[in-house]
Amino acid sequence: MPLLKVEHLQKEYRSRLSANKVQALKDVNFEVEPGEFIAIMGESGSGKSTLLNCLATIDKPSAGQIFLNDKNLTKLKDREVAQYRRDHLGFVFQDFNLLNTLSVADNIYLPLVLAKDTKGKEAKLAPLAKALGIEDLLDKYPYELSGGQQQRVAIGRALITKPELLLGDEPTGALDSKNAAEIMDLFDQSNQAGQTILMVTHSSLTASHARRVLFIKDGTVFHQIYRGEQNETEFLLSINDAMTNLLGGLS
Ligand SMILES: Nc1ncnc2c1ncn2[C@@H]1O[C@H](COP(=O)(O)OP(=O)(O)OP(=O)(O)O)[C@@H](O)[C@H]1O
Repeated sequence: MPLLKVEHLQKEYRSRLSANKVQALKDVNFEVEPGEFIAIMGESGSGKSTLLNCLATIDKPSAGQIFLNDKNLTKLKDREVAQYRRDHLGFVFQDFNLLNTLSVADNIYLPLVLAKDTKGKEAKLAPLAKALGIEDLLDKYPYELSGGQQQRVAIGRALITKPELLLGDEPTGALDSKNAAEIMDLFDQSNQAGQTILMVTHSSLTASHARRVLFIKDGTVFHQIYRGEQNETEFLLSINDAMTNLLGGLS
């Protein structure tokens, strides 16, 4: 059974000041199996963030359905949405979104605090901090850390609740190539440990870590490629070829 099922998803934005409508998502359909690692690519304005925000229950689709483990996210009541998001989804954003007034450990504990589930939090943090290589940073504050370190903390915060789905919006977008590579290694490790991941990225190098790439154009998924037996370098070339042929060049 798929973990995530997106059916005929549409999102229309209406401008308040004019009669203009933007059909950001037209008819998006795809499924994600448990344990998959998927990258979503497409030109600027193609609808990637809109899709991610709908999956994240931050934005409400205009039509269509999203099922996570057979729960229809588009039918959640307003008061259920925040709790559902907290309990089932993890997020990693381009700009880390850490709270500078909280220590690294407290930033990571935040989803547990919000869920009133702090019992045994130290035992949850310890293996995660070790895997992320941030054991020595737990008492520091985000503003004392480098970008790559901050993103590690953000990944810790996203994973502490063991979410069914990890959503990334340009998770390497603010990082130099060395830090980006290290962050993608962590995504790889986490995926190998069973975590399902869906991330939006402009970078074909970042996308080459995924097992499948969905290409979106004009608000619809119009092509996908699987990594199969290719190594990362071979898959990178396949992604670049697909972008050149399908999107009219690299974005
Ligand atoms: N809140 C909004 N109100 C009106 N139009 C919007 C809104 N958000 C997005 N759009 C429009 O919807 C379309 C898709 O935008 P979206 O941000 O999803 O694209 P994207 O692929 O993520 O782009 P980028 O790579 O530049 O982030 C664009 O035409 C955009 O202008």
